[in-house]
Amino acid sequence: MKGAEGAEGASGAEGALLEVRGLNVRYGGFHAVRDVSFTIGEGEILGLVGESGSGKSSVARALTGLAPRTGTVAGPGPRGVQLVFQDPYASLDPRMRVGRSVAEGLPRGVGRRERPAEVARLLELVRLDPETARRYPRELSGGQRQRVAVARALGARPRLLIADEVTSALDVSVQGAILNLVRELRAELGLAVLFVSHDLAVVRYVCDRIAVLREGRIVEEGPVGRVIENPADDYTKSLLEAVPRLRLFEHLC
Ligand SMILES: Nc1ncnc2c1ncn2[C@@H]1O[C@H](COP(=O)(O)OP(=O)(O)OP(=O)(O)O)[C@@H](O)[C@H]1O
Repeated sequence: MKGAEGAEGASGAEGALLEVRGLNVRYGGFHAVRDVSFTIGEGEILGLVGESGSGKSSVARALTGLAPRTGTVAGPGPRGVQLVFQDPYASLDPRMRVGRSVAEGLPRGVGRRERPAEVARLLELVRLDPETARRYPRELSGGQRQRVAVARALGARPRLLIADEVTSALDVSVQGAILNLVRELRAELGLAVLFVSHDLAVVRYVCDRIAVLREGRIVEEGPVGRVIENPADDYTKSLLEAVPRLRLFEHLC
C-alpha cells in the first residue's frame, strides 16, 4: 500500500518495487535497526553495506519475516521475495539430492510431472549442468552449491532476491563468477536484488546504488560510483580506507 504522504521527493519511490519506511528491528531490549528507509526499483541492485554488527542481516531477515520488525514494507508478497544466505553448506540439506532441494522451492502449482523439467531449467539458469540434479551437495564446490541455492530461490519466480553475503564464504577466485551471475540474472529476468555485503569491492562491482548502515541507521545512500568515489559521510570514508582491493573485480567488467 502506498503511503498517503505522496510526493515527498524521495528519489526512486515512484513506481518502486520495494518501499521500506521506518523499519525497526529489536531483539528484546536491543535496538538493532533504527528507522531505516529505502526503495528498490524493478531490476535494480541496491547494495547494503556496513561493518560487522551494523544490522545488515537484520534488515535482510526482517524483510522476509525472519526477524521481528516494525515499520512499513510495501512490495512483492512473500513468494515474490526470496533470500539467499552466505553459507550454502548450511542452507542445503546434505542428505538431499540437488534436484530435490531445488524442487522444494517450486510453487505448489507446478505439477509432479513438470518438476524435473523445471528443475533442469532452473539449473541451466544458474549455469549448472542439469545432471547436477542427481548429485549431493558434498559432491559440489562451494560456488556450485551457491548456484544451487540461487536456483532454488528462483523456483518461486521472485521479483526481488535478497542476497546476504552470498560471496563471503567463497574463494576470491569464485566470487567474481557468482557476482557475474547476479548481474546476468538481473539482465535476463529483470530481477531486483538487495545485495548485502561488508565488502565494498564486491558491492561496487555489482550494485547500482548503495546504502551504508552504521549501528542500525543508514548514514549515506546514493549511486554506487558517487558514494565510493566521493563519500559524504566519514563512516563511509573509513569503510573505504579499510578496503585495499577495490579494483579486484574490474577485469571482469
Ligand atoms: N537474534 C538475535 N538476538 C539478539 N541480538 C541479535 C540477534 N541477531 C542479531 N543481533 C545483534 O544485532 C546486531 C546486528 O546484527 P546483524 O547480524 O544484523 O549485523 P550484520 O551487519 O549483518 O553483521 P555481520 O556482518 O557480522 O553478520 C548485532 O549487534 C547482533 O549481535
